[in-house]
Amino acid sequence: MIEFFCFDGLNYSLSASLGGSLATQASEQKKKHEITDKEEMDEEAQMHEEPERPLKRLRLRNQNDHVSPSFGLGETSSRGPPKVEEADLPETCPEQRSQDMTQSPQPLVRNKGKQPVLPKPVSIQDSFEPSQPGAADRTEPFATRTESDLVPPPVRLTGKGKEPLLPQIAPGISVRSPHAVRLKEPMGDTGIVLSPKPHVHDSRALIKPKDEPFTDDILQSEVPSAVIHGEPLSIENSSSANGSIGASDGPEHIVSQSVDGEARNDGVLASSNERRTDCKLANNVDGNWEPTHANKSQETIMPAVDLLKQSNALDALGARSLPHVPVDVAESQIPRLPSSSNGTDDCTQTDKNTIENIGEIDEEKEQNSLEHANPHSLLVQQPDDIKSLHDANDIAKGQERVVISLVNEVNNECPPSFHYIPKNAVFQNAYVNFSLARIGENCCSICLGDCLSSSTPCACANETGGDFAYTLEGLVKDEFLEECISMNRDPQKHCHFYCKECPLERSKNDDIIEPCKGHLVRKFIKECWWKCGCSKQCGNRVVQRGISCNLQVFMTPGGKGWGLRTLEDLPKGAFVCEYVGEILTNAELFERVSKSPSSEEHAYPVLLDADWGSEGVLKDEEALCLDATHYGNVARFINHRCFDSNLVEIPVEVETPDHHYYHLAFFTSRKVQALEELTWDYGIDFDDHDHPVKAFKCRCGSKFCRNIKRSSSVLCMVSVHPTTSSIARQALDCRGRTSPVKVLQAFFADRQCTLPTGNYSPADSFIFVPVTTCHCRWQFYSAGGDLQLRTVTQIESEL
Ligand SMILES: C[S@@+](CC[C@H](N)C(=O)[O-])C[C@H]1O[C@@H](n2cnc3c(N)ncnc32)[C@H](O)[C@@H]1O
Repeated sequence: MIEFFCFDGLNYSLSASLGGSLATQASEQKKKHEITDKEEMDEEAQMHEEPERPLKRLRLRNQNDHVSPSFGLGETSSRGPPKVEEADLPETCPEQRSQDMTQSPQPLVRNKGKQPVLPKPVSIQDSFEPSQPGAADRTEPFATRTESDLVPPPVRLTGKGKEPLLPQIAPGISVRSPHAVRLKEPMGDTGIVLSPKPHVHDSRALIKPKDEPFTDDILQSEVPSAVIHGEPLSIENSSSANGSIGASDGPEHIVSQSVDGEARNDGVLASSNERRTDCKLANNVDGNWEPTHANKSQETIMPAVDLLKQSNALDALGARSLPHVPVDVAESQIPRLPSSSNGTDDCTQTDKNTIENIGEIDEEKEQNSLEHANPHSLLVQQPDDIKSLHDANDIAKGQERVVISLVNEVNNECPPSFHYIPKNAVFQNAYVNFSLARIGENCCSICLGDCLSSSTPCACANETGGDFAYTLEGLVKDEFLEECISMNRDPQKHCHFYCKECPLERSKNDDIIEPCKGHLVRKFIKECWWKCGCSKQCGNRVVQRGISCNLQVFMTPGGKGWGLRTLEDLPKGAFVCEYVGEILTNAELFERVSKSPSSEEHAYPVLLDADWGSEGVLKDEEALCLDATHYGNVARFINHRCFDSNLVEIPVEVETPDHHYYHLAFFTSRKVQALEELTWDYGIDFDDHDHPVKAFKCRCGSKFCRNIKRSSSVLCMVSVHPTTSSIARQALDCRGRTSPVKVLQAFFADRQCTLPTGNYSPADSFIFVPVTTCHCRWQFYSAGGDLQLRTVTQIESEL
């Protein structure tokens, strides 16, 4: 007999029968089964598809009273589902900077009269890399070379000869303490405080979550998210001389997109398997966008590429004749958006100047030409007449090396309105202008051929940490990758930098400038580039070559909106894509967000703070971020997944010596299968209510979801019978709450409710179990035998 109690939102009820006999039975048998339970749980865990379980001894920072391991909502870091016990943490960072270690972060009173800092003039000494006719891009990203000795490169903790940074393993202080206010002081040269901080806040991602019911996706295959790569050299007023991305930027490789799966002439292997399948397409053969496929099963969502290949859609599209521009030229530029572009409404209007400046194809012309080429029209016109024209066959409009299709078999939602740009573009004040003379500083100018084949690391490899980050197959080396993954998953184990006066806090325009919350000091990859002596086929050039795997934008079935998935199997460490967007100063971003009718529209900014520690006191125009809301590439579709995402972001320096601007590239953190969604841990601090960007309600489905306590609808409160299934015990483990009473108390406390008394026995084992299909109501039931997880509907129908 199953007794269950349904909760509708917060209107819950408990049955008096819930505790009684079950509770007693449970408590009596609990110890008896403790050991076997543990064994079963471990077995169960191994069966899960998650790449790996979090560290065994994880603990919520804000749950010190809980003995059992848990993951979760750390206060001190935006990351951090699983928190590592102190015993697991290094006492100090391997490399420390001996600076002011004692100074605690202090809020500063804003200097209202501060003068804005103007961008520095640009010095362009030479503009373009000599063209290399016939030099095709290095092809197969994951090709056939044999990886030789893997020498793990040391972690790069400092920039350019700077002293190593300090670890931040610190006891907390109240970041918001009003008592710590002091007047803003003139900054010295460094303005750096490297003391351990209490509040380790990974402010890299500026996305902020919000409460929302969460759908457990444990049973749903997870897809990794895309990556971002960039590559520019910023040249002010880069319009004519330096070329714009425009119509001339582009589809150099479009013709190389093999329809037959053979290696393309640019060296990128076309996807194999998946593309050959006779699959059902979300788009019709003509490539028309058909937003009428609601409620189809997920199984029907298949890549549309094959059919597109089989049809003449590509030809119609444009294998279309976009002008060719040498890649080198395109790579040399960071387009600058006009200052008139405020970013808040660009996506709803076609500003010709803007388009010209960023080298975007004039969409109006493009539409005409496409309609002419394909009478069935491959464009998506949003219903509200917003000028957002997306090509379902290739959302990148031929600007990437591969086509990126778009499908929706879930609902009628149209793709968001934005301009696709394959490379970062400067918005306004962001200072990303570098002279080529300076760019050459760290290049391996005396190298020849392929640097990776050299027995000694080149100058670029030395910048990376003494060794190449890539294998001969073009994958990020395992040790380097694992270090980057660890930084995301356990940021508190790694070094953080604390600004004396944080540009982030400064941007908030509050009267009181809060102390810096800390910036994770990340590992960089330095790729070879123009000024290097090596060839264009050098293996130390991966991100700058752009996307080479087959990706697809699709509507997720789990309420996360559009997502990105791979159409081919990807090995671990493979480059997926770069996060491309507008390069903004943080001040500009804050202003943009504040002017936006809904901050939720700005869900894509990423802070480029991976090496702020080596930059001294950052000026406003040097504190940069990327915003893909209005201008971006395919990475803007990568959804967030807490903790165990299959993508990891790595800062990649290509052309710039200054680390306040770099490319953010996504690599697979594990092997990813075709059709898996690609996900990335945004690093959201779901408890940061002070964030300018409105948070979303996380539906990542990870059992380590940091937003899980707010994702009430995916949780079920289940009584754990002694013989309950191991999945329930696993959930208990994840929550880190061994005491059933504490679980219940926490559950109701989270919802500003008090735990009803008398309805259960404190000795009973009630836990939360994520149930994928439980969306609207809570089920609360006990079972006389083995635990059975069912939806309310299922149970109701049985009764
Ligand atoms: C970078 S965009 C990803 C693409 C987006 N899904 C779309 O439809 O355009 C980030 C936004 O996607 C949604 N999103 C991403 N990850 C999510 C998650 N785990 N749960 C719920 N919503 C998510 C949020 O609205 C967020 O602001």
